[in-house]
Amino acid sequence: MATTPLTFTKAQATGNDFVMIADATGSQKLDAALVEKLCDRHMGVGADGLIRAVPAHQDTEAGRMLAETGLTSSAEAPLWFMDYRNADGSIAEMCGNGVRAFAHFLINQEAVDPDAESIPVLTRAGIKTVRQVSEGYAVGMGVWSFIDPEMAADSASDSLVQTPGQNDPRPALSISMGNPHTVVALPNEQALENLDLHTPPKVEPNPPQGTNVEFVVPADPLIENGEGRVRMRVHERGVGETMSCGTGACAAAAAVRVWAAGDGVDTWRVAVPGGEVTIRFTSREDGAEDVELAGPAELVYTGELLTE
Ligand SMILES: N[C@@H](CCC[C@H](N)C(=O)O)C(=O)O
Repeated sequence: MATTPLTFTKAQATGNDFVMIADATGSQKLDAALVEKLCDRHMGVGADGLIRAVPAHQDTEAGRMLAETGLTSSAEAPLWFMDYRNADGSIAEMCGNGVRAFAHFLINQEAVDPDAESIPVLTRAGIKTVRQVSEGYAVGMGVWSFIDPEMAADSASDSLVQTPGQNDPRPALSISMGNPHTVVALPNEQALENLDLHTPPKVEPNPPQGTNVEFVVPADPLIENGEGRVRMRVHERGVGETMSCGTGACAAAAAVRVWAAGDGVDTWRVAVPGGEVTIRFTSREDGAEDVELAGPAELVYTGELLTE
């Protein structure tokens, strides 16, 4: 049977890894089974997620979202859509590590001006703007919010997570970064290391859309040189345990900030198994807080897939 080679690039950002596919004409069909196969570490390339880069005017879903933003995309000046899929083939709204890898990929593909001050990226969670910085890329992630709109600004928890290996469920806080997160604090680093994340943690009440679950341990001291520090492990919706999660790190820093009433501390370093990312908060006049995520991104190799 004839095969059609499909060029891909493997990328990683603090160990969160992705299969990247450039689709300049919007002709690449992706279904959940193909994504799952490509992300399978034995049967395919292996990755936590797959990202298709397509100009917004070449894609029906992106075109609809574009109309809401008031921005334009054309052959001369394309606005690139990050079509993000989890390893199990499910669709996610946003990926913080992925969007840094995406910007790096677009520059490498000469799809955007490498000297541009910033690169706008259309995602299912709106437009994100990526800048090149000394540590790699910094992304304007927009504002964080409580998933439960009834939550007060100083609320400590809204759910319980049965932490694997611990007897009692622990209180958790659900935070949206465009995609859903449930953040749980653990008492010490040993408890973080002992976690068995081979199975998804149970969250009560069970979020109907699923959730990413972040386990965090504040550093001791929590604040050093004016910066907050936490360690984190994550069980990603649609994937399992990953070495990092950018949106998860933003949610974790926001939750720890709420718990520690650390409003004065705007910069947070989040250590994950695959490295470290930096989160910066900026207050808006209405009290909402914008989040910026900064960290590295790397293209590892390119290859050709032989799909039937
Ligand atoms: N690893 C990503 C998040 C990817 C999507 C997530 N699994 C979901 O389903 O929401 C990140 O770096 O943010």
